[in-house]
Amino acid sequence: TGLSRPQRMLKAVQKNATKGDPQSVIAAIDYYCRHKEWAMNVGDDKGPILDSVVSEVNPSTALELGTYCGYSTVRIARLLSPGSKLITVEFNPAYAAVARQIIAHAGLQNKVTLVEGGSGDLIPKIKEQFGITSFDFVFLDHWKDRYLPDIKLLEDCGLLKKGSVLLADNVICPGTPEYLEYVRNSPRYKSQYFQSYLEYTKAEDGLEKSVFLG
Ligand SMILES: O=C(NCCO)c1cc(-c2ccc(F)cc2)cc(O)c1O
Ligand SMILES: [Mg+2]
Repeated sequence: TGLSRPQRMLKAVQKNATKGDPQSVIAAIDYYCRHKEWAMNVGDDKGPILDSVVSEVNPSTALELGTYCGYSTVRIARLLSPGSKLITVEFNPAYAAVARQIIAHAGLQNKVTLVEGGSGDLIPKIKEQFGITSFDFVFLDHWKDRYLPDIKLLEDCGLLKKGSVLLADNVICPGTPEYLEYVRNSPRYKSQYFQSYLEYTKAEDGLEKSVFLG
């Protein structure tokens, strides 16, 4: 059956994007996924909302759950100040292998640590393994039924502090109903919905920004 969809996306990046130029990597992926074959990147409708939240937070420590091919990893890492770190977690080794190469093509490998494994297993180990006390910013884009258990885990592991910002993809499509109900009704979060579109389509989707109140 030849190359996988992520591998075909990687080839498009290697062919069309300039090494060390994150914007050209983003543009190459968006062009490929809009005109050749769809893929589940946060994309160029929701991407600018992600950019604006990352720029506003300007995190020293950031966590991404669900790397996939590294598109949002590149979007986030390109905006980080010198010395800031992004940890990105991916369960699927085939996705992780492609993501490493796309992140490297963008020249952002020194700002990004890609960890392979399940978020539920890795989150409790982050403090000891990376010497991180808390995250300023968390982007949730992995299995939709893991959003809620994983933020509860982040809370319990003391990895969130007053002002930590969570940004969740796909809260409408595919949807994360339990997560939304929790962050919108918990006194520990201040939540805000940013309406947009499912990547490369006209279907509704959006991002939910939730500030941890401590
Ligand atoms: O599952 C997802 N992510 C975790 C992967 O390890 C995911 C799925 C979709 C999507 C898929 C199929 C469809 F029909 C509609 C949406 C979109 C996304 O942005 C996503 O992040
Ligand atoms: Mg997504």
